[in-house]
Amino acid sequence: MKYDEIMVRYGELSTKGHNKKSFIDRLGSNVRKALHQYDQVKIHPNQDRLHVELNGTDAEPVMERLKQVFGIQNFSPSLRVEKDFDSVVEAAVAIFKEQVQGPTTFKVETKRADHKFPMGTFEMNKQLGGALLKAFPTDLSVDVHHPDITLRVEIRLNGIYLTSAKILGAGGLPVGTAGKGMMMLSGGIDSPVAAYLALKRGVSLEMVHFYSPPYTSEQALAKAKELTGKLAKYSGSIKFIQVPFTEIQETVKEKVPEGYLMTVQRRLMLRLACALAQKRAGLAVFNGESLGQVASQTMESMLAIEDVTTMPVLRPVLSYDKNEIIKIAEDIDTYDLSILPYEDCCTVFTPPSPKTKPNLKRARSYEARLDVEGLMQRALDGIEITEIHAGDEFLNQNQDVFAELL
Ligand SMILES: Nc1ncnc2c1ncn2[C@@H]1O[C@H](COP(=O)(O)OP(=O)(O)OP(=O)(O)O)[C@@H](O)[C@H]1O
Repeated sequence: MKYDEIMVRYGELSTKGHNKKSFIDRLGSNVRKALHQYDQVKIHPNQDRLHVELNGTDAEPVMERLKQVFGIQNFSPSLRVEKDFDSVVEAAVAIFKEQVQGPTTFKVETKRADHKFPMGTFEMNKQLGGALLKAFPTDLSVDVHHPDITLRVEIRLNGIYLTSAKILGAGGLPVGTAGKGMMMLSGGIDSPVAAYLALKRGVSLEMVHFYSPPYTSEQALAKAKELTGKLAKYSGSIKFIQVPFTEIQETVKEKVPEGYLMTVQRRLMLRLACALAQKRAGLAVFNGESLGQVASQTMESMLAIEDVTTMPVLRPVLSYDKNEIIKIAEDIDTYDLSILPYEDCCTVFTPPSPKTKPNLKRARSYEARLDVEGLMQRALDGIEITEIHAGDEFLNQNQDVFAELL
């Protein structure tokens, strides 16, 4: 079927009161970015709907991209016909020919924006319904309560639009409407899922990744970048900030008792993420912690780590079970990358038995043995920022080394 337009319905946007206009503008620009490679496509973000005019572009790939844009509740590919009843019948029959295979129930639902059109909505429902029953005398019957197919007809000023499908969108809020956050992205399973969920609530993210060469490999860094490429599908390009963490980890290892290595390292990571947020207009730090999952993710641990900041530390997967997180990771296509066996900077320096219930005062006093300011300054001086686009690949740039590892 050669569709003319995709009609996009807003999700929670419709309830956002006086913010509605800025939300719709943002969604419009996010859709424009997502569809930028389709030159012919035109986007019209209106008060109640957004219209994607295809102008000859195939609807399928466009709809695949739309499924990844947050703030869309659902959308419908539509046909546009001239404003006469015979054209409407012809298009409706063509749509039904594709969908009716055996006994099928249906109803027609008409909306009329052009009140000069001679047929009312009730009359259109009735006459078009009758014409369809005539065209498919054995298979079709009407069911107004639970039809298999709902044929929606919209009589607008510039033509009549017909659609029979409602495809589920990604939901959530348009990325950018909730402000900016710094996402602590490791190479693991959880933080990419947390990033996805933050983007879904409208947060625009910058990734902060700590790496510790030579203890961690180029592959570990490339993997975190490639994960960012997977997430950029949902937000447009994302800035990836790599923070050198070797000096801090070596110093912490030297000066802090083994049971508190992890707590103190995490305090420094959080300090750095917050410092970056402050410099770069971020409003919060996000991480991939889930309550009780590992030693650093008990409430005692969170208390001892979060002590370093007053900035909100948000944990989108806090209450998720591991298998729920894995399910989302599979759906957003980060899982296979996340399970590649590259050492993360934390695993390298994780003691065999970190304190699951660290004491806040001790954590503070062990940290006080370090030159926190100097260590942080040198780490911040060494950051590198890469702008990563949807689907960018980094791992296969090192394919030879990669092959050796497998
Ligand atoms: N190298 C790193 N760079 C940036 N953030 C990190 C790094 N390591 C850990 N984090 C942050 O700390 C959180 C907890 O990490 P940890 O390794 O304890 O748990 P995890 O459950 O394995 O998380 P993940 O699966 O996201 O790695 C991560 O979700 C991430 O937000």
